[in-house]
Amino acid sequence: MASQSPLYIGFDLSTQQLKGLVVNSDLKVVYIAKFDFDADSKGFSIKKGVLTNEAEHEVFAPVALWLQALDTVLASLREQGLDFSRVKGISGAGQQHGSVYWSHEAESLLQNLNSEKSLEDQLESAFSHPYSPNWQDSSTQKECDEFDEVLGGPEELALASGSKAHHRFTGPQILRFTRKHPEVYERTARISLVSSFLASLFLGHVAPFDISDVCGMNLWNIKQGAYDDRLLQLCSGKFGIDDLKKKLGSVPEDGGLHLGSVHPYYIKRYGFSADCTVIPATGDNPATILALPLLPSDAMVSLGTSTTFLMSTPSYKPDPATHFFNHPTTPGLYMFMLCYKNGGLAREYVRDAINDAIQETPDNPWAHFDKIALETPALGQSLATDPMRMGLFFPRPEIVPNIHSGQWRFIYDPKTATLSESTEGWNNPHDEARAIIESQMLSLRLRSKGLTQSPGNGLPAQPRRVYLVGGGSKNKAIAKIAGEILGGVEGVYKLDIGDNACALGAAYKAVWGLERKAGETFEDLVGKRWNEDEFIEKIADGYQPGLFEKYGMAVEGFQKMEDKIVRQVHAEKH
Ligand SMILES: Nc1ncnc2c1ncn2[C@@H]1O[C@H](COP(=O)(O)OP(=O)(O)O)[C@@H](O)[C@H]1O
Ligand SMILES: O=C(CO)[C@@H](O)[C@H](O)COP(=O)(O)O
Repeated sequence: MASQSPLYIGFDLSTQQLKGLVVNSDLKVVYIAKFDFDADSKGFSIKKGVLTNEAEHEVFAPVALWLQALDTVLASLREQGLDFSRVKGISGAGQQHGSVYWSHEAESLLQNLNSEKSLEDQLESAFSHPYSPNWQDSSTQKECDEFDEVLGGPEELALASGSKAHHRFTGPQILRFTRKHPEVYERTARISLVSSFLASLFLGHVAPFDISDVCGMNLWNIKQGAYDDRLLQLCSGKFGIDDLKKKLGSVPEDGGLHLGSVHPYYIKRYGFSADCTVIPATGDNPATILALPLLPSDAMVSLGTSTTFLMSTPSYKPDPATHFFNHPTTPGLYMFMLCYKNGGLAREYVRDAINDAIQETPDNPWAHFDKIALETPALGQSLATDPMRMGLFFPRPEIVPNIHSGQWRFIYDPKTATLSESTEGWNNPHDEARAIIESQMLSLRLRSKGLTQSPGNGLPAQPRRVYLVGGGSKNKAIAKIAGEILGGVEGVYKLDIGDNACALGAAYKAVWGLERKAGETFEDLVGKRWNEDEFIEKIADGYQPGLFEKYGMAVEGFQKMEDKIVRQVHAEKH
């Protein structure tokens, strides 16, 4: 009976909101609910979902905020008419690297959840620490230096764990925690990632880490498929490795594992069925690559708070400049990622400066930004003989490259390969609309060129398709410029569900976990049910001969510019 056909929920607990998205077995979206942390929460003095301690470069989020969000999203789905008894599987996606510190009371509080009370009202003492360090945190330089050294250098750490040490990665964050809050660390029974925290709430006990998201900790040895004891030893500080192993718990290999049934709290409060199964929640970026049957020749660009560039690949080629993770569902595949802290918020700064200069914020606050970005010639060159204008726009300290916040503007002459720092010819803030998009896309092209191949017919190496997801994927001006720079022989696409790709990927993971036949891969199952005409839309051209090659020359200037800025910044420090 159609009314009894199964449904699956995917949650996306990202930086600025929690989303819940419900799909049926045909992968069609039937309900969506959203809780925007800044706009919808009560009692938290957060901005863009987080709190900051500038003095120590700390960025963190109150865990109770997420509890409030979860009950509200479930209530909203119920109000929309969702019959929770049809929901057969739940999975989720969490902003990556964030850690949640559970107290010794947590297991008992989770097991005994009372459906008469909200999660927020009854889980306060389940946490030894009320905050979760956020991926935008950059307080751990000292700890990163130690992680980079412990195996012999950043290359060795990248080879073992998929990434060199990064401020936001959970291992360096935990090490700093043992030093800054030693007594709280001692009172901590378990540590979750945001993804496993989400699964824990549904299970009613602390869930294991997910096989992909665990790679965002600098603790997991990807080729060995196990924690690396040398990294755990360092991370545990003065408290010892055995204690840390207990806090972290085991990591099941199967991304579709049945972790258990949903806790009675959800059955009584929302009407879930007792046979609804919880599937491991993964990171928001790994979940994003599950939103469609992604081919190794495709690229995804997630334009969320962070900008991330994602590919699914069978080759493991770790490098200190990039990230490799286990694929969330398919052993033998990896996820390649680049992650920029200065993504959506940096573009918003330029947008707001333009609206301020024009003294008008239209109903669509991006309208002026988009129009100006499209009217500005590529690289600011009115004539082919003009120098190229390019810059870096980092209102926050950046990950790629690892430098402090700042703005730098350059002009580059590709004929002579000369570069000079100059604001000459720049009309700010207007010229920055195109320049910031170009800057972000040139950086992606520079760093992903080793993974792209020629599509044949003598064409230059580039992706087959570029898929845009995340909040910024609504923006056609960004899509057009992305296609000009990144190429994509078949073009630039967005998912029909727009900025909900990550929750969608989580929901598809639940479908696969529950409906797969023995040995059926995620790609097989989703590939068979995928309805290309309905689920994606081409929004811009990709490869454009001439323009692609022009941007190829700009990439060379961009690399020189970045090297110069990094050298300058390092010289200032010493
Ligand atoms: N029309 C638009 N054009 C460009 N950017 C947009 C547009 N709409 C939303 N955004 C950006 O999307 C970002 C939020 O993206 P989203 O993927 O929902 O966030 P999260 O990081 O919480 O997953 C905002 O910071 C905003 O800058
Ligand atoms: O740190 C990373 C990835 O390494 C970020 O991508 C976070 O996972 C947060 O993502 P969004 O909230 O921007 O989706």
